[in-house]
Amino acid sequence: MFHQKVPDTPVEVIVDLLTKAKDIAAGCGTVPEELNNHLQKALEIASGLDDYLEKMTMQESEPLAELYKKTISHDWDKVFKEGKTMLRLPKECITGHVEGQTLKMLVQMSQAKKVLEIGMFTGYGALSMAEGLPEDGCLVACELEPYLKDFAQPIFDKSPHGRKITVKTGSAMDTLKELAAAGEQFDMIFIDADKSNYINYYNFIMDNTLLRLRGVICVDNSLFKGKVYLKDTTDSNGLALREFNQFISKDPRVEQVIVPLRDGISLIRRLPLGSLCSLAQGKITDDEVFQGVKGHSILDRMRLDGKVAYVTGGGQGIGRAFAHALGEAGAKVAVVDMDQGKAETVTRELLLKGIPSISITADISKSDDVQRMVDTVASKWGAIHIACNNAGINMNSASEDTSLEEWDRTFNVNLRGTFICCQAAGRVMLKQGYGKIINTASMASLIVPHPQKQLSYNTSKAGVVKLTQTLGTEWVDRGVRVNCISPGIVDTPLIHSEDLRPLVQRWLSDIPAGRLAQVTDLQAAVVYLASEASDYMTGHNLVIEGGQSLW
Ligand SMILES: C[S@@+](CC[C@H](N)C(=O)[O-])C[C@H]1O[C@@H](n2cnc3c(N)ncnc32)[C@H](O)[C@@H]1O
Repeated sequence: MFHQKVPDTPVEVIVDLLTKAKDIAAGCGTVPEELNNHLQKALEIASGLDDYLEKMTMQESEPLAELYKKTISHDWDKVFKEGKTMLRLPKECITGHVEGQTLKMLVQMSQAKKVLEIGMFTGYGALSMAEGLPEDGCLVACELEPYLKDFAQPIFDKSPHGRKITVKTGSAMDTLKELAAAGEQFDMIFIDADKSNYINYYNFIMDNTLLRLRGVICVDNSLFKGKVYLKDTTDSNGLALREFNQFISKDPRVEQVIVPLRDGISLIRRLPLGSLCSLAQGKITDDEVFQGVKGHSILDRMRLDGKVAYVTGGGQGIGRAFAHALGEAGAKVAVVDMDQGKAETVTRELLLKGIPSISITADISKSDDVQRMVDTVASKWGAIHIACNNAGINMNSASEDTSLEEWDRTFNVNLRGTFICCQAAGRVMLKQGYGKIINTASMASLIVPHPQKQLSYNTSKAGVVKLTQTLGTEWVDRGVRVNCISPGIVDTPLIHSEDLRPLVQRWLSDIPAGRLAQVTDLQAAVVYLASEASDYMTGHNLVIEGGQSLW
């Protein structure tokens, strides 16, 4: 499709100039055939680019297509003459399809949850970015013109993502000041308003920490039709962008690249802690608290990239949640369960999320099974860094009626089985000189949960704590930390059995937090204990019970 429009990007300027050159050449009989051919080819390459990018980029959503159509067909000159807008707004202001999808991808890839846009126009970029945000994400769009808010809102309202957008009308700088005063911080900021103010927006954002550490700033029009590098530029916006680019390229707080998409998009990333040493002057204490340990911030220190983990009882409940959490934090995860089907299902879930995973069927009360499990993981991935010994069983009976069979079965899995796992994984870890063992104990190791009767369970779990303390102190000087997690009453299908369901109300009155634990309440703890951030912790029983053991 051919639009008669003002050339607005370096490629459009090139197409315009080549078209003119070709026309001149055609009207001049002395131009060699070869030059005509080169001009033609150059024109085809340049003029085909934007169309090709359009076609090969994923389709825009219906609300975006509608917004684009409505913007392009609107008479912006008329509304300006009628005094409805303060500025004469060219329709070419709109970011459009390819840039919009690029912004959406950047939001997704940076996992941004809070986005700020400076210069919204009719909201095409805002809605594109909102589409890339998670359900609980939000986008604040600054726009000078109240007319544009009214223009965009009806289409935002048609999109399921429109509710994530809050438009703040008025001067963007005033809005930035308001956001900074409210302590707001953003993961991604898109600057696309008045060019002469780009540098002021940027400095305000950086000086007032509106951009979180490792957050990204995207800047539109950073090539400004090529004027940023053309020697004869006199255009004030071109000069403003040239000065802006120069400033950014020398700012030690960030790293940056200009992507030559449309009129150029600069991607500017606030550097991680470690690279700030050159800035640390004066009263700043330039130590690991400031820089992060080995340059890693606290959240990075909880990452498990490159680590190998297994989780027993990983086919359901707490174990499944542990497997997902360790995998999300970067570990490869072997899902171990007695039930092959359940282990395989969880493995499939992890693979779907891009987490390397295998399933292993094993009964942890059998030492041969446990040895096979450890050998399988070690031979598959060459190491075992994280052993999550979580499998356990619980049976209920009054103590005077507890059979030796029940006692033995419970102990065989909960304590003897956990010991077998600790020993087998521990031998590998001691050889490696590094390892993290995390056993699942229970709040029942501390208190006697009631009114249900569960002598064997309680005593076996108390044993798990002592096993953890003993190994945790015996092996720590050889790099192996052993800790355990004691969950309170966890809301799993087990609890909804006919026997236990009537007890839920009773339990709730014993829990200061006022609810049962969800398996997701335990996930951060396992990641912490598996990570280097907890290296000084060993033999510890980490109790997560909503305060129940304190009442
Ligand atoms: C290039 S357009 C933005 C395009 C938009 N990002 C999109 O996705 O289509 C620039 C916008 O910035 C707005 N603007 C200009 N100066 C401003 C200021 N000082 N404060 C807030 N907005 C401003 C203009 O009204 C205009 O709508």
